[in-house]
Amino acid sequence: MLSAAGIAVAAALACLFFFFVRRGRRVSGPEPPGPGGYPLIGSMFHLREPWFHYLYERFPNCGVLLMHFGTQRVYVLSRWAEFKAAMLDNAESLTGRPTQHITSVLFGDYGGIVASDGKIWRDYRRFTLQTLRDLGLGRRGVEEIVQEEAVQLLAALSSGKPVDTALPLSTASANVICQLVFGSRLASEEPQFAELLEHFSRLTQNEESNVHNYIFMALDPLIGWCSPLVRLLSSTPASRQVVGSFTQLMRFCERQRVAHAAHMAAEPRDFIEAHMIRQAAPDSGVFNDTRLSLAVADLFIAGTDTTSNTLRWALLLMLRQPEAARLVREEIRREIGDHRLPGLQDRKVLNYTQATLEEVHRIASLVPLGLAHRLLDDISIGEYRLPRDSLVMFNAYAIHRDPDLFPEPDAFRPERHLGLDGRFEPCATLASFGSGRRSCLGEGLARTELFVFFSAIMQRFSFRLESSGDRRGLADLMDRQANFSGALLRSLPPHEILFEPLGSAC
Ligand code: HEM
Repeated sequence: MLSAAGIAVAAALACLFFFFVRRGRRVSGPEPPGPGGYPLIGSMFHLREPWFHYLYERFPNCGVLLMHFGTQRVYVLSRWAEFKAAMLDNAESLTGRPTQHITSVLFGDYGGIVASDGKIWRDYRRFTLQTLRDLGLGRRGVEEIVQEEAVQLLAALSSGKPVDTALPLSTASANVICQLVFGSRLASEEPQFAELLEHFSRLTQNEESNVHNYIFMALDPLIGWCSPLVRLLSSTPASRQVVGSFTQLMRFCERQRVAHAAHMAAEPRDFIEAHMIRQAAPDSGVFNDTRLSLAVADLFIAGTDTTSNTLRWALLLMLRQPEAARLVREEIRREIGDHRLPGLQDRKVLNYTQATLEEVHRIASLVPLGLAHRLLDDISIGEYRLPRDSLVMFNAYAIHRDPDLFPEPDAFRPERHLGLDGRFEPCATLASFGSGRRSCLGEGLARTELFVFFSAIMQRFSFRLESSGDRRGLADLMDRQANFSGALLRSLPPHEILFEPLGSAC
């Protein structure tokens, strides 16, 4: 006679078997090419790091690739046509994200903006966009905040000593978000914030964080129903750091929420107050304290190191491309002079400067594989059928190096983004911010910061790379393995720059 425990184990094994069989089954019709993989384990051992680069080199001209994270199918869109066919022509089906049982098990709720989907994501995305607009996004309010930060940033860079740009640039972009979310410049004023900045960069720039993400994407559908297993998995070395960093950030947000509750105004002055007012309304729906912290954490993680690392790319690219740098400075001096800081109204006249930033986005391809989407329905891309619940990623790095879209793709050429009349023409095939319903929520803010910070630095300084202790040269910093790691962002290795004032300042 089988014992009850034996029956339970047999039933669990049968479930697992059918789960694997169902997930691993072939779909009808042709399958896209891909690196292959082992049953159950998937493609991990068939991929060479960094994946975006390996897939780009190994499968040129393939618009759709198939790999597996465990038993999870993962389609990678590597050409603009296929990327557009998915994100725009099948926009609604692409609004899912990989399941996130870990968030629920560890923090007591699903939520936030980046990792949620369905009603929570829809309500939070709408609320966040509306609140940021009410607080001045896209209007003068945010421009003033960004210009105030630009003044502080210029002061931090002009010490006369070589500066590791990572900290001042991420402090500046974190302060912009702090002003919108907390109503103050906490990144400079709160002593603990430097530690938080380290946690942000750990989450986006360490390979271990990405390994953790992939492991959870592979196993979450399988073990999500079993919270002890999720806890066990989250205590592995790769996960401990990620979970630890995220927990610190959540605690900081929670303390801010409590502090705000004591001094609420009738009209919301920042994101936290707007959220608390929304929460107190009779139809509070999905809005609660945990989700507030998750949403705030998302804004910081998504909005700090992305912007600051794009600026770090921009500065090194200016050192590598002295002629482009000369033209940017000449344009700024001609159109604005040096008596005031550049502002958003100057976008009308700083065409070459804007084209330069567009080319920086293309070359940097900062988030090379974007974020994973989960398919809510079966869809077709060309001859391929992509089944529901598969994951879809896009290879921005490969899209940006397609020679049909960008002849001589490795060359840095701002002129690609200028019309015949010399006006800036935004690149219609830029994948840096994603596309469709889940495209970057902060693109407008990021572009405002990048324009104001970059043009202010170019207006005020000439700069050069300081040879640091390990004497990294420019080519080493930009081309070698370090920024081709397996991390979420293509951030640059540490380096120092010496900024020297250019002529008179206001
Ligand atoms: C140069 C700077 C930035 C880059 C390159 C960038 C890039 C991206 C990318 C590639 C995605 C994923 C799109 C997808 O899933 O298909 C994304 C999503 C997101 N970004 Fe950004 N981002 C930047 C700045 C910002 C800023 C400043 C904020 C904050 C205000 C922000 C907030 C978000 C949020 C909340 C999402 C998730 C949107 C959703 O899932 O609905 N980002 N970003």
